[in-house]
Amino acid sequence: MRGFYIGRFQPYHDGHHRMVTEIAEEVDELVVGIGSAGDSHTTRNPFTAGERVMMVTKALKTLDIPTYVVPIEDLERNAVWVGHVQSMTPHFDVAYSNNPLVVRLFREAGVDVRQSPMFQRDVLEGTEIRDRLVNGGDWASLVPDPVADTIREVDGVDRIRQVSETDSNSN
Ligand SMILES: Nc1ncnc2c1ncn2[C@@H]1O[C@H](COP(=O)(O)OP(=O)(O)OP(=O)(O)O)[C@@H](O)[C@H]1O
Ligand SMILES: NC(=O)c1ccc[n+]([C@@H]2O[C@H](COP(=O)(O)O)[C@@H](O)[C@H]2O)c1
Repeated sequence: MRGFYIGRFQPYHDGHHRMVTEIAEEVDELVVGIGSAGDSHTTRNPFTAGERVMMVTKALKTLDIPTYVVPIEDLERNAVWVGHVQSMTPHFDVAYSNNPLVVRLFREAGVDVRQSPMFQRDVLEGTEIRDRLVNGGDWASLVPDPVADTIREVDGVDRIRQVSETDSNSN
């Protein structure tokens, strides 16, 4: 059985990783979709699809099942989004998400969906981690080590601080 898990992963953090680790116990293969692939260089979406592919691919190395990391751009029309996703990914049998819109769209399209509990949501949230990146808090302890390495490699701290100064969408 092949599973599918999508997120913006801005950045991929320990909450995502805990969810992925649990999914890996239920499926034989996992496809991870990098959502909003066309967005980058804003406070809410600082990292490019390519940078997020690096973060996720390196973090998934600890799993012992085959994984595929696929960037997926947004579409204007929610009603055809599931078909768009399916056209970009290997076939999957079950989708995992805690995003209510994503859950609804997959279920309406007849795809089996599973949800998971939120882990330490007070800190394991992209918005909180981006806030710490901008304001100099401890962000690195909330992401897998290869993600912290990637953020440093692409000069991500400087980037998010710079875009946050000019970006009207402030989180
Ligand atoms: N701490 C967590 N535990 C379990 N699932 C999570 C956690 N954080 C996010 N998720 C789920 O992972 C998927 C991808 O989430 P996403 O990339 O939007 O992260 P986020 O932390 O919610 O970020 P943001 O604050 O930028 O919206 C969604 O289904 C989301 O509900
Ligand atoms: N119409 C669309 O393009 C559409 C619909 C639903 C979800 N999505 C994307 O799926 C991803 C869902 O991830 P999150 O759970 O991280 O929000 C996001 O990138 C979101 O933009 C896109």
